[in-house]
Amino acid sequence: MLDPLQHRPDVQQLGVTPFGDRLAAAFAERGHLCVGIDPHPWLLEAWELPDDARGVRDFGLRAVEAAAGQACAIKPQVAFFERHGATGYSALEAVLAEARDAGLIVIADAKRGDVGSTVEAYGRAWLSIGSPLEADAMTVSAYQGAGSLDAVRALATAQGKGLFVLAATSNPESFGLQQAIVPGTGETVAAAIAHEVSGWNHARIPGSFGLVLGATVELGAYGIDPHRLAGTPVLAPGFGHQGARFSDIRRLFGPLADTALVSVSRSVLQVGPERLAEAVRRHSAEVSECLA
Ligand SMILES: O=C(O)c1cc(=O)[nH]c(=O)n1[C@@H]1O[C@H](COP(=O)(O)O)[C@@H](O)[C@H]1O
Repeated sequence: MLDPLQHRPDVQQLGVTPFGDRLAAAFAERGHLCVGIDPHPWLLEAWELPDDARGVRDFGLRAVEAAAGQACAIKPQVAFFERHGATGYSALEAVLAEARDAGLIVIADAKRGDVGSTVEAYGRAWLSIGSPLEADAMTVSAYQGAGSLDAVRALATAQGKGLFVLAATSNPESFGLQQAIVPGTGETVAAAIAHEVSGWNHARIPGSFGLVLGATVELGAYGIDPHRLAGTPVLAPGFGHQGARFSDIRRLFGPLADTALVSVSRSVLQVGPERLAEAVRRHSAEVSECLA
């Protein structure tokens, strides 16, 4: 297959540090916890914040403050900001900038997917250096075919950014679709995506192209062998509120646990702003113990 990078003169090589290298350094410095920033209306109320753009901004900034220096990454769920229109986006810009200044790995949970040229435009929004919404990585969907991500992959490489591609997601409604067999391959949809994305890393450990693998699922049910994917970054939601436990990380992910971002949103955010920093510290220590 053509390497999309070599055929895109408009995608400049900027001499940036690859996302995978920055992720490895962050794992070594601060462990594997990823704090999701999901300002649900009920959480805003519990935090005594208004359900408007100012509320989600303050919520996000306080979450960043609590995560700084203690968590590996933060993952704002952009839907909760988008709800508030242009002012919500402005709030998200402030949260992203603050988190990047704090040295956190920032993952925009935007779950974008479309025809290739459109996904590339999403990439320009979230992954371009200097963009108002600049993050270190974003979540994307390969539902329109893994090839639809070629251009955004080239863009991410050039900008030193990463992608997390949905493979085996944590929500039960997805199981049938993601366990369906791709004709002519014998592989499940999830396994086919996982193997394709893992190959994009050309054996770099960790690479810059990761997978979303829910902690609520058994990878064996998808025909996914974690040993075959070792070194691929994993975004693993489903802990806490959705029922998965940190003590199961190794059992669930085997060698992939070493490159996993263990993501929690509601279960840590619900302690409230005053106790959040302490809760992040505790969660982070617990994750490290489970990975030791
Ligand atoms: O990409 C994600 O982060 C994601 C993928 C998935 O399979 N399941 C999943 O829950 N998520 C996101 O992870 C977060 C989970 O939140 P909690 O269940 O509160 O920890 C939400 O922002 C979801 O949108």
